[in-house]
Amino acid sequence: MPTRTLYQKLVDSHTVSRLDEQHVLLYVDLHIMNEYTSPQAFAGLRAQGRTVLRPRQQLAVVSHIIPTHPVQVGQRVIFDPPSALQATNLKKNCTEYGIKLLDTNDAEQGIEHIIAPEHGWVRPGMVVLCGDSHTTTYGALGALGFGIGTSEVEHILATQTLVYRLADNMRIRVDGELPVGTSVKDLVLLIISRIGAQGARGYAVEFCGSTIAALSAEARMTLCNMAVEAGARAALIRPDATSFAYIKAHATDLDEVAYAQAQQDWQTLYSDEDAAFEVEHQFDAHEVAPYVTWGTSPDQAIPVNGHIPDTAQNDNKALHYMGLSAGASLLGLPIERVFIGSCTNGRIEDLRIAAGIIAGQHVADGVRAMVVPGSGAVRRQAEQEGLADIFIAAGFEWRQPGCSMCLAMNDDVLTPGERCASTTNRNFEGRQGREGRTHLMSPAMAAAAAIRGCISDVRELAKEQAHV
Ligand SMILES: CC(C)[C@H](C(=O)O)[C@@H](O)C(=O)O
Ligand code: SF4
Repeated sequence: MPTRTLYQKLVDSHTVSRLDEQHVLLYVDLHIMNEYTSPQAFAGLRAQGRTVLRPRQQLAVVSHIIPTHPVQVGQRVIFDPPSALQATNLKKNCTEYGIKLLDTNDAEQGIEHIIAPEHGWVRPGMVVLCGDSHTTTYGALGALGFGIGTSEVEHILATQTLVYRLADNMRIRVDGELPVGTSVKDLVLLIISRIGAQGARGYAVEFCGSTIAALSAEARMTLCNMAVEAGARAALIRPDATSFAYIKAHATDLDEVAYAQAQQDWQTLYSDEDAAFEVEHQFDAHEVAPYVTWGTSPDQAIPVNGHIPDTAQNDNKALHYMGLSAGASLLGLPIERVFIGSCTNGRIEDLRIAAGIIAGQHVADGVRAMVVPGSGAVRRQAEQEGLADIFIAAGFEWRQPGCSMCLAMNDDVLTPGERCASTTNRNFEGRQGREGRTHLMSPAMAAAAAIRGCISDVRELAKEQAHV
């Protein structure tokens, strides 16, 4: 057997047939759908007179267009007619084909990439696909996940397979301990700023090294989630004791025997020692500082105490859009909005970190800050732990789950010119609302910005709090 990377092992174990040098027919263990990218696929299926081959290997979630107003569970209403129609269509399609749906008023509703792992539906060694680019998240548990297009959704519904073009292999090694005040979000922003928004284009990226090994399963999800912002076609982390413990805690259907058996298989999921990677990068965790984006691409990021590089002049459009200039500092830049949430940073660990900074403080005057938990389960847990009370006492809006202002497909939208400290993953022009200005950062940094009313260094804030 030739030596193989983890990625190649996952592809090989799911290859139904080799189509040519570049393509395989790939078997799909789990296919996840949202209301936004699935309707045309069902329409296509019907037009062809086909049906869903494996309904039990499908999961559907209303995530993108749902309002997040703080109403009681069971009383959520989608007022916007086109959005309501998308949700109604999803329900109709799921009912007709017998597909599990987490609908508008389901207690487990939320963002697809938060829900699937938290219910133990994603496991090491699986292929999990979804019509959404952040499906790379699942690599955090040693599953091969990537986004697909609508015609591919249709193909999977009909055949449970995908015609798949193989990716090349990249390895990113990170060693050392993340400095106090920083998190994996800062690390991934640093990596993207160094290798570029196209730096991993065409590659399946495996993350390794002592920093990665020390990350929690949830932090690994943040990392793999954002790898797609460097163009990665997939992101992977070798499953280990941390991943196994996460699955055990979340997969309620696995009894001791099944778990022990599965674990034996999962332990074979790693890159062989001499496996070949076409490209390798190396980073030192000690270099990580709280990172903030200044521009309109996720790779336009700097340490919060740095300056916008002179080379930013080459992207005058971004500078103009953001109302900034080359050489300027971001520290002290006033913000009007704060958004804590998304499939990058809407998990319970993220909310714990933010609440830890916010406790006993208040949102600055003139700032509107909201927390949108990634799922119903995250929301419930945060309420049980008292985190919701901390946010509410500090003046945050405590919302219902969904994608929300990550992409502003509901009514959580920036008004033109508003500047937002956001824990999301994309800062494209208009992403959070027309002419809205997004600064990507960690949950800790967004919390600090909320308290100060401007972009602030959370490490300084922590020092001051310690002296009070
Ligand atoms: C709406 C969906 C297709 C899109 C994606 O693919 O990622 C969205 O989730 C995003 O984050 O931009
Ligand atoms: S939270 Fe944002 S990035 Fe994630 S799926 Fe929703 S819109 Fe896409």
